[in-house]
Amino acid sequence: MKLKFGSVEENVVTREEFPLEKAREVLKDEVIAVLGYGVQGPGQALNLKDNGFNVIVGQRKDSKTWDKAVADGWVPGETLFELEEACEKGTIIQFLLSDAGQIALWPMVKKYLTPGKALYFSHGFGVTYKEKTGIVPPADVDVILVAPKGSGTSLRRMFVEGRGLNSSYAIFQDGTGKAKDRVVALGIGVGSGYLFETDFYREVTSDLTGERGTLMGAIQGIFAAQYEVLRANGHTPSEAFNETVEELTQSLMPLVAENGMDWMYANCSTTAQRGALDWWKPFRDATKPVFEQLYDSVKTGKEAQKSIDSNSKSDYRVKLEEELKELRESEMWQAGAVVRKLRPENN
Ligand SMILES: NC(=O)C1=CN([C@@H]2O[C@H](COP(=O)(O)OP(=O)(O)OC[C@H]3O[C@@H](n4cnc5c(N)ncnc54)[C@H](O)[C@@H]3O)[C@@H](O)[C@H]2O)C=CC1
Ligand SMILES: CC(=O)[C@](C)(O)C(=O)O
Ligand SMILES: [Mg+2]
Ligand SMILES: [Mg+2]
Repeated sequence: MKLKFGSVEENVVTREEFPLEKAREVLKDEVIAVLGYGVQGPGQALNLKDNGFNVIVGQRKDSKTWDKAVADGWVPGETLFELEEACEKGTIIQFLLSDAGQIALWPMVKKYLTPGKALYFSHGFGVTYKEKTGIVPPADVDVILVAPKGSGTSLRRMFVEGRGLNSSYAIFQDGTGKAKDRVVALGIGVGSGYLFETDFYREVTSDLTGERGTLMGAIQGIFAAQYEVLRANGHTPSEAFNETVEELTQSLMPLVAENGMDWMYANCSTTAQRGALDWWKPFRDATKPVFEQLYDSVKTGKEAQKSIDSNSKSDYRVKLEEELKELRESEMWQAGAVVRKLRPENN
């Protein structure tokens, strides 16, 4: 259906319009091969299975995630295979390796993309940056995208709770004439609450911006800046953490999620509202140049190149873990660990 977002009309598909029964009908003869069992792999594969689709998992043997797949109920030789065998068996190949891993495995995957199959991504990365990735699919397959707008962990949790994460969907290439039905059926099948239409380029550029920006990068930056100022002015770690992070995640963000920013403001004191209404614009103005720099770095392909370069190294996991450890061991997040333990529900 067409829906107005502010003054702009967009295409959206809901579960009411495209019910699960219809999705099952569309995909009844397909074997969905989910390649990779990292973060998106488990979420999407388990949701598809629980929704009654014919799904198999392809994963490197002798890896921790192979063992995780077995623990999740996938059976070696029946529903769990080496990557190549899964590619052979699948009629729809869900390419859910890391974006760098997709480059390494592409020559193998390509061999099994025989006419009529579908190649499915959860990110516009590989196809959009084809000069860097070498991912150029053959013309007689469907090339489609369902990108859950959140962690695979949340996709699974929300499905189990009977909720649904929103996803974007796109068709890069309709090789069979069935791409639209296939992509929407898969979107509903993996547990999306609703699907909004995009294209591969807009998906990857908005996604890379969002995760580097307010969703992950900017938020940590702004937390750190406020925490440091509070600490430098004599506030204790617990006070600084509570006024920077804990109150936001526990009390205020749920109100924003429920009914928007003005609703959260309206549920705070008039003193807080006065200050927040005065200060949000200076914060916008101070950070906007950084967001412009970020978008430019995404648009010119610099961000993609950086992530390919670092994530293609054999020790990338070790290096990432070192950087995560540094965050974890910073005073702010050490204070956070103590504060989280104090929550009555964690006792
Ligand atoms: N992490 C998330 O929640 C989200 C991820 N996406 C997209 O979904 C796709 C999958 O991402 P994640 O689940 O985060 O991936 P991941 O980083 O967890 O890796 C997935 C799997 O790829 C395998 N792998 C990596 N390199 C390999 C190689 N060279 N050879 C064989 N296997 C290899 C790993 O063993 C792992 O099982 C990506 O395109 C990502 O951008 C989209 C939305 C959210
Ligand atoms: C979870 C998600 O949607 C991200 C942040 O874009 C990602 O993991 O790449
Ligand atoms: Mg994303
Ligand atoms: Mg992303």
